[in-house]
Amino acid sequence: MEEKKTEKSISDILQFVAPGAPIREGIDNVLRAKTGGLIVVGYNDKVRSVVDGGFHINSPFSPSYLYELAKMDGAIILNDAGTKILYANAQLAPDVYVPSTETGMRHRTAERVARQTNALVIAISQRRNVITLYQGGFRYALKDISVILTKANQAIQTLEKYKVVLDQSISNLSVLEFEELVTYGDLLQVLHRFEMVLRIKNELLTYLSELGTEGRLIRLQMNELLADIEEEAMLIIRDYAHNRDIKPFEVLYKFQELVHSEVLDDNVLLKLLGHHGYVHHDDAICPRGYRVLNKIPRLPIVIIENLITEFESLPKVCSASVDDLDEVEGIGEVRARKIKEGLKLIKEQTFADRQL
Ligand SMILES: Nc1ncnc2c1ncn2[C@@H]1O[C@H](COP(=O)(O)OP(=O)(O)OP(=O)(O)O)[C@@H](O)[C@H]1O
Repeated sequence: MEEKKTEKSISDILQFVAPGAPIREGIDNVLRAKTGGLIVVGYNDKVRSVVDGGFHINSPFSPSYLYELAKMDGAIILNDAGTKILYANAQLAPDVYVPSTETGMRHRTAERVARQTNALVIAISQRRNVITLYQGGFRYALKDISVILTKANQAIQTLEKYKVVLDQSISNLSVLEFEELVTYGDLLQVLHRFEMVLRIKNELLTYLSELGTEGRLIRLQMNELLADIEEEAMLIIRDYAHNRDIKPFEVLYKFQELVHSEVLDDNVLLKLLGHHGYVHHDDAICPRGYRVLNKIPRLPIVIIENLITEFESLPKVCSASVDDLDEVEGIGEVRARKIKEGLKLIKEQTFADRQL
């Protein structure tokens, strides 16, 4: 059974042995040659205590050296970064009381050494055509690249669908913002859709770690799909956070962290935005206007901040006259007119999009 480990470490490990990495080329050669192999990455005191004999090689890592050395019995020991081959033909003698669920000697040894030393241990099976990674209590059998590619492609398609749904709910939010009809329920719906998109993104990132260079195209597709979502999320956070001191970066970071570990309920999402206490879904909430004002071309963020300091909310900015806008620091008559026109155009566009 595979034990849990934090996602980050898993993806680090997967990247370390992903296609495109020299170590993967070496492992694949060993796999094809059917000699089998046992590789320990890292040579610290704990590893030293389980190593018995072997040849001190101390040469730079190369896939073909690994392949040649794997023809010998015993384990190959690399440095932490996997850039040097330190020992070959080493006998490993881990504590036999360290539990192992494996049956063959190579895999039992690999699992025990990993548990005992916390080093990454890679077992390449001679007979079964599998590569198994161990570190601490974590065990992972690398999957065939074509299987991961299929999964990643499915995840991209799912991501596309969820992105469409998210975009739809963001444009609905815009309409409601101009109509002054946003409720907590509407805001939560948008946040949950962000959550879904981030969830699929996380899943994709795990596949991409394992795919290495084979996942380049999928990574491009993912980046393009998600290009503007972080900015959009931060503008929504700025618009609806309980107060303006809340840092959108921090909220977004926490949001992404939480998406890793749990399904988020409404209260968690509202708390992230600094809203404590009971709110009803149908209660009204008013945006400050960061997101809409950000759509006006060439309007610097300092001016947006000044507008929000002065008027506090989007509806009030919208209903301000050119003269009112002109009063705001940094805004002259020309810019005041541009803001008025800009808001009018965005409103028309928003309503026109709704008709589609
Ligand atoms: N303690 C150890 N230290 C170093 N190498 C070991 C150790 N135990 C086993 N090996 C290596 O593993 C090889 C194969 O062992 P065995 O067939 O029992 O393993 P296995 O887990 O069934 O793996 P495979 O699927 O490759 O057959 C040995 O010839 C030896 O090179």
